[in-house]
Amino acid sequence: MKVLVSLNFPPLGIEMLKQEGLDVTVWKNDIPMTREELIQATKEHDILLSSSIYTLDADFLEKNKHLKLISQFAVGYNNIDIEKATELGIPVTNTPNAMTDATADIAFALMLAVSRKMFHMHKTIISGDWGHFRPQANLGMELKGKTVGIFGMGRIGSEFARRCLGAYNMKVIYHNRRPNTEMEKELNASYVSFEELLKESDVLSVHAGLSNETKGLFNADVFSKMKSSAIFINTARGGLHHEKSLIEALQNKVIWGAGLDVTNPEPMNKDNPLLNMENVAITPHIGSATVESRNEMSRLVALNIIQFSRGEPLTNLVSPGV
Ligand SMILES: NC(=O)c1ccc[n+]([C@@H]2O[C@H](COP(=O)([O-])OP(=O)(O)OC[C@H]3O[C@@H](n4cnc5c(N)ncnc54)[C@H](O)[C@@H]3O)[C@@H](O)[C@H]2O)c1
Ligand SMILES: O=C(O)[C@H](O)CO
Repeated sequence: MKVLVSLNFPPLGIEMLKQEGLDVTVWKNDIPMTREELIQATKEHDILLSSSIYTLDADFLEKNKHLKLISQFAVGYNNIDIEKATELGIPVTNTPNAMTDATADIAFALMLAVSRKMFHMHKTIISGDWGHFRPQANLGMELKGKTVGIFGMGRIGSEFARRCLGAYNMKVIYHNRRPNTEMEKELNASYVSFEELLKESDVLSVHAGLSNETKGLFNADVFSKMKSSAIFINTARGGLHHEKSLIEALQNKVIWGAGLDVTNPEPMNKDNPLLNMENVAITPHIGSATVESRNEMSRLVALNIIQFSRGEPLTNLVSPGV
């Protein structure tokens, strides 16, 4: 079987595929393929090792309906039209757990950075303005004992909540599709309604995947129900928050600050007002960017392909209808 590795992925998984005797083509460029390049290259392969930066919509899948498997190098797969893939009989797999710690760390780092205006202070120093000790300037807020609200208490949400409890003894509340009794026991976390999550959270961190249900969920109405002292953190997908509403909520002090590892679009326009706000910290979708995480993603993405080529059950199948 011929496998197209569509980005310059870490070698571990690519070696696994070669050792398995699969015919592997690697896109060795750090700049992704254009859509047309991806469509054309995929035509000559049976399996696509894909990434969340590529849009595998109905049109792409129709043009490549011969595909036997899409093995996605990510836990999120909102870039793939799963319904269409299922209709065409193309199984899709992902790489859960590989980046749970790394992404929870980024959410935690953003929370801390926002609470102490760290990115802004860094920019101020670089601009040559060290300033002097001013008793009433640059004041942040402390996190100890505050309430953290988790939207999406899955793998990453739980790991982030563990950090909040362990480091700052924060009270954990959460809203999820269904109660997570394990986390309730371990973290003394309380399941609350979405409205209560908005009302009670000092820090609200988003960890649910992007879907029709969650797209644009964090809009002006939602921000207006949060505390004016609240920090909003999103490390899930930029599409979960409505960007204009977030900008206005921050400008009008409807909420206090925001930390984002994901934006909509990515990359952001460099004139985006969020980039010049004091109480905002932004990183360019680096949740999974650690050596450990990327190696494990590489191993898993290859394992999914190897399981498929051997005719074994797919541990990480996300299109169960196939
Ligand atoms: N920034 C990054 O680099 C990065 C890295 C990894 C994952 N992510 C994102 O994080 C997301 C979560 O990853 P995970 O491994 O924790 O997934 P997960 O499936 O373990 O957790 C997601 C949780 O959200 C809940 N959820 C989904 N839709 C909901 C809704 N409408 N209302 C309430 N709860 C809802 C689910 O029940 C689940 O508990 C991924 O889908 C991906 O988009 C981002
Ligand atoms: O979903 C994921 O795993 C990350 O966002 C990387 O795409």
